[in-house]
Amino acid sequence: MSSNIFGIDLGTSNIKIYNRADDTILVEKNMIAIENKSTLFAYGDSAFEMYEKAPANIHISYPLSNGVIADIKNMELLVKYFINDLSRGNVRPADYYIAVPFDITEVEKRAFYDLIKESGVKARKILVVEKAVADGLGMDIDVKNSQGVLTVNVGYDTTEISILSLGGIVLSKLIKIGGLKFDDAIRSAVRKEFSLIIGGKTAENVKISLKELEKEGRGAVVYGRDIVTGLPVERELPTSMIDECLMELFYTIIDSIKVILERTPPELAADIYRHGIYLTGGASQVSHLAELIHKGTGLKVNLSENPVTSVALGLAKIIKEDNYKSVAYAIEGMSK
Ligand SMILES: Nc1ncnc2c1ncn2[C@@H]1O[C@H](COP(=O)(O)OP(=O)(O)OP(=O)(O)O)[C@@H](O)[C@H]1O
Repeated sequence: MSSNIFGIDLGTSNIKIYNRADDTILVEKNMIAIENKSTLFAYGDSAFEMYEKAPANIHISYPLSNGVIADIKNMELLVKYFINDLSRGNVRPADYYIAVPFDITEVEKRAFYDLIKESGVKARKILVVEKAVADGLGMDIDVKNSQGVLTVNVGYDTTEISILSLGGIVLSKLIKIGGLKFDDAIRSAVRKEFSLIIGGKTAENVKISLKELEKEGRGAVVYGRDIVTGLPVERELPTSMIDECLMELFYTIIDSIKVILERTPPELAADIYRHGIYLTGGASQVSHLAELIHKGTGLKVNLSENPVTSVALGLAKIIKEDNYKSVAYAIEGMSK
C-alpha cells in the first residue's frame, strides 16, 4: 500500500493535515496574506503573525467561514502550499481523506471534494469522512460498535453537536458559536466596562489564559486604545468580568445540546447516559465550559486529550487501520 496518503481537517482557524508518510500532524493557521490583491505574501502561521498589524495593501483572511469554504481560490492555494511543504517540494500522486461537517448542504460538501481535486495536489482518490465520526475515533471511542455517542466539538466559528451510532451519524447540528464569538464577547465587554478597544488576538490570549489566571487569582493585563483619549493604555481586567460575558454563549451551546438530546431516539439514550458527552475542539478548553455543560445536562463530560487535533487523529486511524476504512466514502458520481 502506498504511504502517500493525507488526512485533512479544514478548520476555520486551523488546518490540520495528517501525513501518512511520516505519521505526523501539521497544525497551521488556515490563513492567507495577499499583497496588492494578487501576490501571495504569506500563508499559515506566518500570515497569522501579521494579522491586525499588516499595512493596507496586504489583505489577510481566513478562506473558510462557519465551517464551509467561503473563498475557493485562496483555499486551493493554501492546500497546494501546505501539501507541497509536507512533500518537500515533490508532490506525488496521493490519496486524500477529508473531514467535513455533517450539517451542511450537499453543494457545500462537494466543494470540499472539488477543492482537493482542483488544488493541483495530484489526488488519486478523494474520500470523505464525517467530522464527528473522525472526532470520535480521535478520542479513542469505538464508534463502530457503540450505539449512542454524543460528541461536541467547539471550534473557532462553529460548534458541532452530533449523535453517533454504529459508525454513522444519527443527528448533528452545526451552530455558529465558537472561539471567535468568545473573543468578540470579551472585546465588547472590555469596551463597555473600560471604554477600551482591544484587538482580536489580545482577546483570544485573555480567553486562553483565563483558567491559569483564575488559578493564580490574578486579573488579565491587556493593552489597548482608550476610546475617550485615543491613547494606548494598559488595564487589568478582572476574570469575573470575562466569565460573566461568556455565560450567554455557553448557555446557548448547552441549550443546543439539550435540543439534540431531546430528539435522540430513546434506544440510544442508554449508551449516552452511561458514557456521557465527549467534548473536544480547541475552544472547548475555555474556562468553566465543561463544568457548565455537566451541570446543565446532568451528564458526565469527557475531555479530549487532544482537542485541536482530535479529528486529524481520527483520520489517521482510518488511514492506518483497515477496520475503520468503511467510515470513509466517495461522493457519489465523483469517485475514481
Ligand atoms: N487553551 C485554550 N482555551 C480556550 N480556547 C482555546 C484554547 N486553545 C485554543 N483555543 C481556541 O480554539 C479555537 C480553535 O479551535 P479549533 O482548531 O478546534 O477550531 P477550527 O477547527 O479551526 O474551527 P471550526 O471547527 O469552527 O472550523 C480558537 O478560537 C482558539 O482561540
